Amino acid sequence: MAAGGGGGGRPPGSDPALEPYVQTRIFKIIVIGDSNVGKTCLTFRFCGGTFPGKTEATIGVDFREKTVEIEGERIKVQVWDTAGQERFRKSMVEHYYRNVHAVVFVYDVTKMSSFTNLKTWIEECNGHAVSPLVPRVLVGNKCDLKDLIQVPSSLALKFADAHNMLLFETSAKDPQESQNVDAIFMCLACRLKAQRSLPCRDAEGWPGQPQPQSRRLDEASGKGSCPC
Ligand SMILES: Nc1nc2c(ncn2[C@@H]2O[C@H](COP(=O)(O)OP(=O)(O)OP(=O)(O)O)[C@@H](O)[C@H]2O)c(=O)[nH]1
Ligand SMILES: [Mg+2]
Repeated sequence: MAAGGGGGGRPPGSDPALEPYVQTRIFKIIVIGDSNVGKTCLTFRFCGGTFPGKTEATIGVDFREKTVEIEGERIKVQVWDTAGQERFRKSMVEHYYRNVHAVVFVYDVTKMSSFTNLKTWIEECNGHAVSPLVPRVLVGNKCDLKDLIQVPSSLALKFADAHNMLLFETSAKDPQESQNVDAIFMCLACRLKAQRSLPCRDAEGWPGQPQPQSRRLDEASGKGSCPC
């Protein structure tokens, strides 16, 4: 499995003559959470490979995308970087959740209120009839600020377990963490690909697959690798 920034080769063994007829699947992944937790920086890191020098509060939504290759299939990951500030998001909320394939909830490990507010974000998501089969993950960002951490990993893991989500603790800023940032989206893309390959689907077009147990990705459990 390899990630690419929009280019990349074709699946081994595929016929170049047929290439124009092979449709690239698009997975819509929304990134949700309080303002200032680093949603824009995380999506920038995944799609662009860098940490933006300066960001401004997102207004409405910013779209970013990256084409990745999973088991020989090219998949377009369409990332919706949403606004955390109520005044910049209220007219857009319906659009965020429409036909969403996966949800990334982000909090700032140095700000407890961004963690306690997660329940409101989850309620909003549930209130928009997002199927429980749509994969959701939890991301604690700004782990580079080690001396300022307010949200212990144990607390976050408990919350993730209670909500049947995987937990990723990352830093959009630290280049050494970039693989872990990639793992958030690659993990979701792998799960979506696996779900959607199954022949048996439920009424919403999603297979009736149970969600895996929550798990924290760190050195011990294979940081940066896809756990699916
Ligand atoms: N130290 C550190 N700072 C970060 C990190 N990620 C983001 N920041 C900083 O946090 C601030 C907010 O980042 P954004 O990505 O704009 O936050 P946002 O969640 O998109 O905010 P809204 O668009 O208002 O919802 C900026 O000053 C970033 O430089 C990180 O991993 N570590
Ligand atoms: Mg933003």
